[in-house]
Amino acid sequence: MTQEQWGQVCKNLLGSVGQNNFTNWIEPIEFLDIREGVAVFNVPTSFMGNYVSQNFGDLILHQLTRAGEDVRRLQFQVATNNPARAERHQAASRVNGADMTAKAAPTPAAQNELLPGAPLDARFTFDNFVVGKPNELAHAAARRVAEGGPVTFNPLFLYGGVGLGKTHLMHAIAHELRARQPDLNVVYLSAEQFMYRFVQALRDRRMMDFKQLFRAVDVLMVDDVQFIAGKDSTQEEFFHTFNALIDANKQIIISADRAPGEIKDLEDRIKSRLQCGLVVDLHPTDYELRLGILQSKVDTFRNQYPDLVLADGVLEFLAHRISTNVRVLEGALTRLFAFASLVGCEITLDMTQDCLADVLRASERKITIEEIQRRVAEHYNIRLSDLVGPKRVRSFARPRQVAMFLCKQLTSRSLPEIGRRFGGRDHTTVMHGVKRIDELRVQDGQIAEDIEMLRRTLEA
Ligand SMILES: Nc1ncnc2c1ncn2[C@@H]1O[C@H](COP(=O)(O)OP(=O)(O)OP(=O)(O)O)[C@@H](O)[C@H]1O
Repeated sequence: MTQEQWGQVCKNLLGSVGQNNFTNWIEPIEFLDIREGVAVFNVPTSFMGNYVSQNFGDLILHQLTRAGEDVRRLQFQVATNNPARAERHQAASRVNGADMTAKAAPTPAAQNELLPGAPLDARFTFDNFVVGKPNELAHAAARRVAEGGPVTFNPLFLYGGVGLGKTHLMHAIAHELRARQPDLNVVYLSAEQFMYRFVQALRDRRMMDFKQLFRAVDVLMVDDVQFIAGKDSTQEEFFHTFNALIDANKQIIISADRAPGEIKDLEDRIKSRLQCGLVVDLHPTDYELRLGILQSKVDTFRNQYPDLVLADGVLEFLAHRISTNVRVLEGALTRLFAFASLVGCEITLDMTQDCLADVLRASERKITIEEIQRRVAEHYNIRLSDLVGPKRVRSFARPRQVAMFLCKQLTSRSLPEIGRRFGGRDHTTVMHGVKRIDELRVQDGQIAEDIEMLRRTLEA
């Protein structure tokens, strides 16, 4: 394959991975040759080789095969020093439009190993983010931060359960900032990558470079920060980086799977610093949001599969039955479309049930005690700790009984187990609470209405 033909393959790759990934990861690799079914590339560092191989390997292989090459494997070898390559790698180190290596001026060796940010997913934009009640606050806060301007919420802390759109929103902020202010040095990475780089810097005795690199950013985004819980020295370094950036009035955006105060094994001083900006959560999706997401996905699939027929009621069925997380929902739809186009059939309700039998089984709704407690506390506007705590004032005791009642009705947990989860109460207390609410339901219209509404949202 000639360099020209490789250039054509690159054009196709650009279409699949998006401009950002392309600039950061594909452009810096140098195509050398195809020898006996192995495509060989020069890469500036082994880290980059591993990353490209893991994340884009299949795509590259696919595109090479499409171009008519007989390739079975890719091989990435670290290039020996040459100025052209060094230049390419400089380009790779330019994250989101800003040249971090130049700003921080670390040693050449540091440039090789400390690639500052992880690539952004081109699909995770604000345009592709469907807004509904459960995520409207998080979306609005993300939008505000993405508009740039004076730093208002610092840090912005986004949290929520698995697959609810935290990473999507963070990438959307980064895309938007980059589009609005190309010179801004925006760095997005996971807490795990932060730790990885920290450990590597320690091992290579390059802590000064590490500190300089991280203190030279304008906007730092750290995803899944709960990962550093229990990792003492990483926490310590994170704390220093965090403080230095906040003091310099630089924007920080953090995500986690739970609220700062609820992350176990995270130092108190970090918890309290994480809470000093704006903390917003992404609630579990409701039916309407899931339907909206499915509809927007179908719109994008339409370009790919223009002839596919989708029967009425399929999306509603999926939105109703798959309520675990958006990732599973999207995966289900992708599978449906792929299957229907391969087999050449319409997407009907029967076909959906067959094709997704395993996903539907796994998504069977299991309401948990924690979910009930959280919803009830929200509904009555009291803290979760008061709902399960010892205080017996009516404003806590009644919601507590409502929650116990719903636990009994909607889960298969025993009375002693429910008692344990309500601050270690005895099963007779639970029994009394359940009985009391059963009586009140008949006498008190408001309680009956509360229960009905809570049950509906929990079962949605
Ligand atoms: N409101 C939404 N609109 C459109 N797509 C969404 C929405 N919420 C989530 N998604 C999609 O669902 C998938 C999972 O989202 P994402 O990776 O952002 O979740 P997460 O909260 O970061 O999960 P995790 O805790 O596993 O890291 C992504 O493909 C994302 O685009």
